[in-house]
Amino acid sequence: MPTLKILTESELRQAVQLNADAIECIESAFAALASGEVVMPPILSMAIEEFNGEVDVKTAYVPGFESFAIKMSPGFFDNPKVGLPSTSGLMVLFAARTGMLEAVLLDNGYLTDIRTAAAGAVAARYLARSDAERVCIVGAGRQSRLQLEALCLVRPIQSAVVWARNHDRGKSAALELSESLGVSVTFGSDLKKAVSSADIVVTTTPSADPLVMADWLCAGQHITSMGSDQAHKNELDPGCFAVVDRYVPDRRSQTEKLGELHHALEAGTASVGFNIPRTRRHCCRQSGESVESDEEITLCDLTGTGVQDTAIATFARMRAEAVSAGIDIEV
Ligand SMILES: NC(=O)C1=CN([C@@H]2O[C@H](COP(=O)(O)OP(=O)(O)OC[C@H]3O[C@@H](n4cnc5c(N)ncnc54)[C@H](OP(=O)(O)O)[C@@H]3O)[C@@H](O)[C@H]2O)C=CC1
Ligand SMILES: O=C([O-])C1=[NH+]CCC1
Repeated sequence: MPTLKILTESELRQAVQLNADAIECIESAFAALASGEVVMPPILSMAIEEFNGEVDVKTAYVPGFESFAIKMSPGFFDNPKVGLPSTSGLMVLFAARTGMLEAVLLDNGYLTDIRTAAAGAVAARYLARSDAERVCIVGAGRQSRLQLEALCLVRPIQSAVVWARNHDRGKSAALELSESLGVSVTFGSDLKKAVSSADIVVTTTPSADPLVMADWLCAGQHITSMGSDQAHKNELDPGCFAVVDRYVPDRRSQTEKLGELHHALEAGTASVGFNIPRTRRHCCRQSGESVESDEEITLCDLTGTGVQDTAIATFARMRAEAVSAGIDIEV
């Protein structure tokens, strides 16, 4: 009889944390996707507008991996008003060779949170200046906290400003992060000032209206936009595309429809087939997506990929099995 492994959120939290190992796992997922060999269908997404909700189903098969994940990931952004987190869900692992069900990861969105923050760290590792130390975080929810924590793992972060439309929540996030990360984190009500003084800007909201304006951006900045992962979400003024020197999508076919690129295409600040020249200001290394000039403005558009979900789910299962976590049932 086939055996099914069941892992709970607390077991998965013990198995996987936001650290160098998780970042390496997600960096490998980016590399696998870039190899062109990953099978990753478009995201299946269902909007439940009445309740400010969406459900995203993501998956990918990675050659060489014994298993693939299918993730069911709700995002209901009014949930915090009733004391629930915005994102939740689970991941399921299947055998790549036979398609047989192997494991159910009842993570309540935890693994998505970690893999998304790790993706922000990978973006900064390759696209932010090596001496980047000042951060602006736009938003004060779950990802705002994790994105800053992730940046601290890859850059010598000294200070951060959290901007939030709700000042009390922004102040709480800043206080919490100051205490947990040991860097100076303050709340800033002036977003223009916070963006203009930062080396790295991360946008982490489901806003449908641009929050960051093109004329606030400065030479040498890196921007990661990770909140806008649906067609209606839009955190950056589409004019930003006219000033950035390097644009990196997590998957272009997704960002064209769901990310910031989508809005730039509609506004005409980017065109179909658009490619920011690698040498707009200075010559950048051909082999990788790393930044070589301290003057470049770089933009990473993260919409979240199924390959990241397969990577983090297989990693979590492997870590959990190493300590005999979870229960096995015959099915
Ligand atoms: N790219 C990817 O791979 C992933 C993307 N996401 C996306 O990231 C975003 C944030 O997720 P998460 O942190 O879990 O969500 P949370 O609900 O925990 O936090 C959202 C934050 O955004 C703020 N916000 C909401 N609407 C607006 C608005 N119109 N203008 C300004 N601020 C706003 C909220 O403020 P307030 O408290 O006032 O409501 C809150 O501070 C979502 O869009 C989600 O879909 C999430 C996971 C993966
Ligand atoms: O899978 C995902 O990336 C998300 N699901 C809900 C919000 C974001």
